[in-house]
Amino acid sequence: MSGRRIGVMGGTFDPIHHGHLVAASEAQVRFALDEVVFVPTGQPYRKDSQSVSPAEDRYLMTVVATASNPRFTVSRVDVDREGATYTVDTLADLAKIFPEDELFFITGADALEQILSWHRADDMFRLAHFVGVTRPGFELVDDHLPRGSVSLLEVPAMAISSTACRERVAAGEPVWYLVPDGVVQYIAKRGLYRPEGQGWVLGPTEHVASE
Ligand SMILES: Nc1ncnc2c1ncn2[C@@H]1O[C@H](COP(=O)(O)OP(=O)(O)OP(=O)(O)O)[C@@H](O)[C@H]1O
Ligand SMILES: O=C(O)c1ccc[n+]([C@@H]2O[C@H](COP(=O)([O-])O)[C@@H](O)[C@H]2O)c1
Repeated sequence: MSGRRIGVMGGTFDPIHHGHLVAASEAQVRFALDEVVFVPTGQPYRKDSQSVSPAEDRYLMTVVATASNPRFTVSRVDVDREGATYTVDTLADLAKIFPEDELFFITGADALEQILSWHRADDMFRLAHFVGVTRPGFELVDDHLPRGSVSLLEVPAMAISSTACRERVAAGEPVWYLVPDGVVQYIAKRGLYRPEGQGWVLGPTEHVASE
């Protein structure tokens, strides 16, 4: 199929949460995107590599979270590329996979603020149109960006971050309804975010031992 409109939702997704999913869903509808490709980062070079979960876990949580939406897919391009993950490479790889199609890179207001400092930002803007989405606690502005390169989109406010999800799990607090059910179960099964050797609280009565 040619001439399709492909959304690209990049993120560390450690873990993926409903803020990511609502942003992608809203962009899909508002920009009439045929598909939204979620792209978990391989090595997010601006995050502390010691504290980021294995790429394979983040990839699988993204697959679990998106499986029920026929317009959502997940790409391994960043997970499978060696070295630091740069969006310019993500977009170049996706342009090869979707040579006839138009790419729309979806990004939250916090990331948009910093985007001019991203690796080879000028080339990046040539490879995709950018969609900046609202995120509670951040101002969504585009006056620092090349004219016509970015569209701004208000999405339902989800005051959720992966950091807060990790902190809740570490403290034994629930993340039900912040992340999809399958992701709650994946986190418990793999023992993610819990201090070494601590049991897992899956629900009020169920306990799953960490591996
Ligand atoms: N609640 C949210 N609403 C809108 N956009 C979001 C939200 N959370 C994350 N995003 C956007 O999703 C993309 C991927 O974000 P990322 O995986 O780093 O999640 P995060 O919650 O910001 O993680 P962390 O807390 O670990 O920094 C970024 O463009 C980010 O701005
Ligand atoms: O290309 C860059 O220099 C760059 C710098 C920081 C973040 N990004 C991308 O922005 C997306 C969100 O990143 P993060 O670290 O906030 O999860 C993800 O796709 C990253 O690869 C890209």
